[in-house]
Amino acid sequence: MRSLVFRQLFDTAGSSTYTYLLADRPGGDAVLVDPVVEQVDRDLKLVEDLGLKLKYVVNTHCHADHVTGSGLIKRKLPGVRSVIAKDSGAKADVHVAHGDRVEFGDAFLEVRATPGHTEGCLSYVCDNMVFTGDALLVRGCGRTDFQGGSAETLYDSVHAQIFTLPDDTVVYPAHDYKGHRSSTVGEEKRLNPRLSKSKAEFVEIMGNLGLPYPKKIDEALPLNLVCGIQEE
Ligand SMILES: N[C@@H](CCC(=O)N[C@@H](CSS)C(=O)NCC(=O)O)C(=O)O
Ligand SMILES: [Fe+2]
Repeated sequence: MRSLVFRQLFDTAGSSTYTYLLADRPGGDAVLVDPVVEQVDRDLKLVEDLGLKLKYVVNTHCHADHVTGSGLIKRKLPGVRSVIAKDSGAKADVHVAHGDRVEFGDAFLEVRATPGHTEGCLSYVCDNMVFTGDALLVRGCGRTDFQGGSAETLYDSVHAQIFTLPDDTVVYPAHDYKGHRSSTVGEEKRLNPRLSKSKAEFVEIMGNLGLPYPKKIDEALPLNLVCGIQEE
C-alpha cells in the first residue's frame, strides 16, 4: 500500500487559505495545491525539510482574494510547472480540463470540473480526498457574484461531481472562516446549510449573501491571470 504524504497548511496572514502539500511517498514527487504568495518560503522550506521533489503547483481556480504563489515558486524552483483550468483564462504551463490527471510519482490528482464559484473552478480527487477549492467549503460554499459565477451552475457541479463521491471521502476546501479544517462528503450532503437544500432554495440563499468584495480583488485578479507575477 502507498504511503502518501499529506500536509494541510493555513494562511494566517489574512486570506484564510488552505494550501495542500501531497507527495506519492516520503521523499517522493510532490504537488502543492493553492499556494499563497506570502507563504511561499514556508511552503518551500517544508518541501525541502521533507526531501520532496516538487513537480507541480496546482490552482483550483483564479483566486480573487489573494495572490497565488505559483509564479514565485516557479522562479525559486525552476522546473516546477504551474497547473490551472483552461476555462480559468489564466496563464499556466499546463492547462487541464475535466477527466485529466495530474501525475506525481505513482499518485495522481483526478481533475473534476466544478464551475459556479468561477467559470474555471476545478476540484481534484486523490485517493479518498477531494480538494474542492471554493466550490464546496465546510458547511458553506464559494460565493457566485463575480468571475462568471452562477448559483445554478455551482449547485449542479457540487451535486454531480462532489456529492457523488463515496460518503467517507474527505473534503479539503481552499478556505475556512469558521475554524473548520475538513469534512466528508456524507457530512456535507446532510449538514451543509446551503447545498443540502433544493436548487431553488440554494439560488435564493446565494442571491442574498450580501458579502463585501474581497479586499485584495483588484490586485489579485490581474496578477493571478499571469501566475501571480507580472513579468518585466
Ligand atoms: N473577507 C475576505 C473574502 C471572503 C470571501 O469573499 N471569500 C470567498 C472565497 S475567496 S474568492 C467566498 O466565496 N466566500 C463565501 C462565503 O460564504 O464566505 C477578503 O476580504 O479577502
Ligand atoms: Fe475564490
